[in-house]
Formats: sequence, C-alpha cells, structure tokens
Amino acid sequence: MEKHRIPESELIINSDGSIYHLHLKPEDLASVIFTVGDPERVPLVSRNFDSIDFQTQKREFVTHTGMLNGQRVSVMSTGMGTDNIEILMTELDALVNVDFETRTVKEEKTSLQIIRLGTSGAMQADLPVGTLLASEIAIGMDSLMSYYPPLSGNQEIAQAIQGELNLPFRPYQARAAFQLVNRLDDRFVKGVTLTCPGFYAPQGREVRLKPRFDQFIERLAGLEVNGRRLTNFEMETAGYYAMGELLGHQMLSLNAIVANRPNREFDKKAEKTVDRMIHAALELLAVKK
Ligand SMILES: O=P(O)(O)O[C@H]1O[C@H](CO)[C@@H](O)[C@H]1O
Ligand SMILES: O=c1cc[nH]c(=O)[nH]1
Repeated sequence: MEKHRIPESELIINSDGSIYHLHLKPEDLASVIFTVGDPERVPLVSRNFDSIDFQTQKREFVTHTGMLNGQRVSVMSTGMGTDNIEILMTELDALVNVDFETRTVKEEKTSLQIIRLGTSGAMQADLPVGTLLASEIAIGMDSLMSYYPPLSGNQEIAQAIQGELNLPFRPYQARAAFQLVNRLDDRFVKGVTLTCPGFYAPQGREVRLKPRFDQFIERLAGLEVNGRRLTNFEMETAGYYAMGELLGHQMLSLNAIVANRPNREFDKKAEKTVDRMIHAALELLAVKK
C-alpha cells in the first residue's frame, strides 16, 4: 500500500527546511529536551551546558542545543498554555517521526524525553513556596483533548473534579513517564497537578472580576480520590502528558512552587528556587537512559 503523503498545508515546512513554528530542522534537536515557559529561562538552563552548538528563535519558541556530560541536550521555551504545547508536541514529533523529503511517517518511531521546568502555585497549605514538585498525574481543565482520540488511562480524578464543580465538560487526566519519575530523588515531592486554561479565575484568583466558582481552591484542595489529593496549579502539564501519551514520548513536568495560594504567599526567592530546580533536573535527567 502506498504511504500517506502529508500535504504542504497540513505539515508546513519553511523554505530553509525547518518546521513552521519551531523553526527547527531535524538535526537541530536532541532527543532529551528541557522545556520552559519563559524565553528568558532558556539561557539560565543552557549556561549549564558544556557547549552550545545551535541557537534559534521564532515567536516565543527559543531553542538552544548543546552537549552536557557527553550527551546532546536541547532546551526550548514554549510560552504559556496548552495551545502552545499542542504546537510544540506536534512539531517536535514531526521532526523525529516524519520524513521531510517524502512527507510520510517513518516506519521506526523515535521516542523523545521531554522534561518541563516550570513555575507553579501550590493549592495545599503544607506545600510551602520553595518546594520542588514533580507532577505524577495531571488534570487538564482546558478543551484541547476534545479534538484528539480519547486517552486510555484512569480518569477518576478528572471525573471527581467534574462532579465537585458541576462542570459542563469532562476534564482529562494523564500521567508522567514512570521511567523519568523513578530517576528523581527526595529533592522533589510528587503531586497531582491541575492544568488550567488561564492564570486568574481558572486558578481561583480574583483581581477585578469575580471567579464563577465559590471556594474554588478549598473545594479542589479538599478532594481525595484513592488516597491522592490535588497539589498545584499551572498551565501546561496535562497537555504535555496527554500529547506525549498519544504520540509515544516520555514526559515529565517539574514545578518550582513560587506561590502558596492558601497561605497567600509568593516566593521572595523565586529565581533561586527555579535555579535549584534547573540544577537538580540537569543532574538527574540530562542523560538519556
Ligand atoms: O513558568 P512557566 O513554565 O511559564 O509555567 C507557569 O507560569 C506561567 C504563568 O505565570 C504558566 O506558563 C504556568 O504554567
Ligand atoms: O500560581 C501560579 C504560579 C505560577 N504559575 C501558575 O500557573 N500559577
């Protein structure tokens, strides 16, 4: 049977052979990739590399690729939100699993290791600012997964959240790669992360507009499903985990807890906390096993 050729309008390759948004060619990317939301965090990661051999920027996607401990590694910024993560994951996957010459999917698939180094707000009082947290499970409160095939894993926490808030839609639930979680040490606590489609009302914040849900944080923080509680808010992790599951990549999201919502506190040393997370992550995960 002839292989499906992906049309020019569906997978856009720039005239220099790079992929549309990320502006990368297959050879520009390592198979171990650290991702950050803020483009200014990219050099804070890559300054720890032994060498950098490639740098580019397109929109909010800044990429540095180099060597660390004899291993090729990349760091990329993504901007904020799961809509950006859908673009990132689809284009990273195409860079390794689509032949750009023939525009066909390769027989043999490559699985990337993608590790988010992000900031986050704790929803539990006993997770102080300065905590480093690995998201074992993430729940997506956005609609991204309504457009993709259903996820195969357990959806019990997502279901419980829908029930608690009486949501007109079903959130989605996905997991980190256990191979990556198992490489962490006790610098990281493990948690269940709520990925929200915004920073303010979707995370229960009120500035001028009143959020629609009363007692949002208290109700979510008080939920318990099979001995697990929700731990933190951010804006990308569930999108990563869901796209990673569907595309066959190993995903892990690490969070520097810079806000504690019940205690109404923001980390005065947030930059130091982020740097501690970067160092621990590079030490534990910058080697492909
Ligand atoms: O610090 P980053 O990686 O951007 O992550 C968190 O910070 C942003 C909001 O301030 C959102 O992207 C959220 O997920
Ligand atoms: O509270 C916070 C802090 C960082 N990022 C978020 O999305 N929420």
